[in-house]
Amino acid sequence: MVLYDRFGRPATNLRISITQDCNYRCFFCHREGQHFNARLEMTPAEIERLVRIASRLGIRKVKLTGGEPTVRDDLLEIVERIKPYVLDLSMTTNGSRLKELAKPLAKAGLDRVNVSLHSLKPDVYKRITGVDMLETVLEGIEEAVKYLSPVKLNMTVMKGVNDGEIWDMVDFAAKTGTVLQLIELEAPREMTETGFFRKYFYPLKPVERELEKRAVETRERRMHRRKKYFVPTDYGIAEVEVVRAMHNTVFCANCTRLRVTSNGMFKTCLLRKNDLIDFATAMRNGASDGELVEIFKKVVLMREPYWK
Ligand SMILES: Nc1nc2c(ncn2[C@@H]2O[C@H](COP(=O)(O)OP(=O)(O)OP(=O)(O)O)[C@@H](O)[C@H]2O)c(=O)[nH]1
Ligand code: SF4
Ligand code: SF4
Repeated sequence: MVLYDRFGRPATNLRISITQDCNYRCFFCHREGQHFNARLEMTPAEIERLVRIASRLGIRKVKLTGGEPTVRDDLLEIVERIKPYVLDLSMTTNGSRLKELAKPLAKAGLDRVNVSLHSLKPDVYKRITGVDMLETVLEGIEEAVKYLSPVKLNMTVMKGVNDGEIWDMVDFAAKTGTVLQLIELEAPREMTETGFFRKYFYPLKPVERELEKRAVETRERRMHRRKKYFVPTDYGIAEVEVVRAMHNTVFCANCTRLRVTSNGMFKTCLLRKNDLIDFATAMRNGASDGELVEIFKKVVLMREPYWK
């Protein structure tokens, strides 16, 4: 069984923020669209119940996000509890704890990982993230490649900050056997006129054109209809994906995602505000599985493409 929203989009993909906390201070952080203080995090048992119910309703893929998911001490327990319900279990992390966690995470049931890596230059990395941890993250990536597949590198491209490093990063992906995701800076509509956005927004369309020219093969993902390019480098073929959400109606028309905030509220879209539906409080107040199923169905019906 799969649930569809009013725009014919299946809801097969769940992103669960398991904490709002993070050990980094990236200056462009969008906090997964969670712009409020959420102290009461869901417990592993609550996350398991949520995923069990969602899996009965068609959710096949779950991504753990934050904040930074690895700051939670019970991360391995969370992974162990939810893997039995999903085909594809992944996590997005800043990579700071991957060196010690990659192997145990894989053993607990994590299939794959996305690691934020916005620069290969220590000073630029620090300028972006507020921390001096590039070496630790690179070691974490090396370890992750041994146990998890694929390992994706998330590079948010920003004008005047790291836009000169795109092709170095393509080489690095080929060299390390990782997949590079080039991500365009994102913001809700009302924020695109701010000085911040204008200063740092770097459009990826021209980069896509260049990738298209260099690629020996191009594919399209179902999710967001994202393009994937297979680009030859001195180190072999690099796999490069482009995440270009801004003003992209095709991206939103093919969005299969639902989000859950760290305190257990459903969120229908990354860029929307005021679209929260409380799930955790219902669980905590003794809601039956049937009642929780109804909440889930209501959330799916609320989904709407952001750019349309
Ligand atoms: N607008 C929008 N942006 C998204 C969405 N999903 C991911 N992004 C952007 O892509 C970045 C990287 O996302 P990840 O958490 O690594 O996950 P992903 O790449 O989308 O997922 P996989 O490729 O399946 O691993 C996020 O920080 C967002 O900026 C989405 O549904 N909507
Ligand atoms: S690592 Fe992620 S959650 Fe942490 S500050 Fe950076 S972008 Fe935000
Ligand atoms: S509808 Fe668009 S902006 Fe909203 S989460 Fe989906 S792809 Fe992102």
